[in-house]
Amino acid sequence: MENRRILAINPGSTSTKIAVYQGDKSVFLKNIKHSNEELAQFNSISEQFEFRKDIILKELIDAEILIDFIEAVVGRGGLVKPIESGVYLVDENLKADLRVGVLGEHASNLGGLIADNIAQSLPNAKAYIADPVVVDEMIDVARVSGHPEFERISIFHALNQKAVGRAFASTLDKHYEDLNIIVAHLGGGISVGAHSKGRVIDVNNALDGEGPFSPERSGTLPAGALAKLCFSGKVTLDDLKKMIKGEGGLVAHMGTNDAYEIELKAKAGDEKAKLIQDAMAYQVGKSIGACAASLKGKVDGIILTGGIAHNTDLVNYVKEMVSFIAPIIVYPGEDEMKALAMNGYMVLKGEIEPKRYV
Ligand SMILES: Nc1ncnc2c1ncn2[C@@H]1O[C@H](COP(=O)(O)OP(=O)(O)O)[C@@H](O)[C@H]1O
Ligand SMILES: CCCC(=O)OP(=O)(O)O
Repeated sequence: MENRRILAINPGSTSTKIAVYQGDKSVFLKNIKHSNEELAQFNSISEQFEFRKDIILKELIDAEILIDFIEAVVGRGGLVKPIESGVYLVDENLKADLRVGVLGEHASNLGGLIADNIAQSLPNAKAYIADPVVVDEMIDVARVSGHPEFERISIFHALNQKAVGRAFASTLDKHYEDLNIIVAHLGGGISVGAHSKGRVIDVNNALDGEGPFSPERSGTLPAGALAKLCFSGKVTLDDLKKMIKGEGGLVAHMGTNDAYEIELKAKAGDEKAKLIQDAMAYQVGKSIGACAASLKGKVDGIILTGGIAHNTDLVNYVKEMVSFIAPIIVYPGEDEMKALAMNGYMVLKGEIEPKRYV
């Protein structure tokens, strides 16, 4: 059983990550970063399909990884209809909705599609997605916004938020389902979720103008000023979409989606870089406070994770704001690759039955 091979594929907004596992052991891991200039040559996420797939195959060839024996290709799943947490077989229904991007455009729409394309070329492999970004466990009261025209929806880093939640629970010898935790995933997008006994009862829509701003997203904007801009004649709908996703946040303020570059600038005394980095941290801290209220103050731990959790200045800023709530645990980077691979491994071992997307 230990020889069974799994390929995990994770297209993010600023990176493509690949991992190969043999049983539960990682035998290859690669994180390919994409600058905003590099991605700007594509007009849509679907246009990035060949680019990202070719990068994955080239990396595997360069590393002399023989993919013929892979039995499960697990991709990070995208913006299909809201679904429950779990592993889903990539079938025609799922592919059709990944191509359309029912809830919008995001690199993760390519996860299942590239996984399927690669699996089809292999003698003995099937493709899956696991805990896609549309996992929806929000309580009803959290769905109501201030106008019936706008329902709040759950789009977030479900895979990593749940994976680090489980990892934290195991350090306490507890089950994830026994705890109340807050997870802030700080990546190309930022999501802050309130996990109540294993269910994410509230979380900001990390993709579409809610919550903290992030390396490439605006987060919540003042609605009145935004409405005024829409009708000013100065911008098109496409411009506005880009201001919210792709060219918002650090890209808008500082011209880069690389939070590490801003960290170095801030350390070197660049005052604007420091202000913008602090502002991002401040907004994360406020969202964590809001989640604490959602959990009625009963919080077992606050987890900071994602690439930006490597930044100790930003982490310390958040800690100063919210350490009065609960202990803070930092998991820099993410457990997504392992989580994808282990979901595939559990399917191969017959421990879980993949769900069908309806
Ligand atoms: N060691 C590090 N120190 C500071 N920032 C980092 C580090 N590694 C990655 N980052 C930042 O994290 C962000 C990407 O996070 P990641 O979780 O990999 O994003 P995604 O998967 O959404 O593309 C980038 O802005 C990057 O600059
Ligand atoms: C679509 C929500 C998840 C998200 O924002 O992922 P990235 O940080 O990889 O863009």
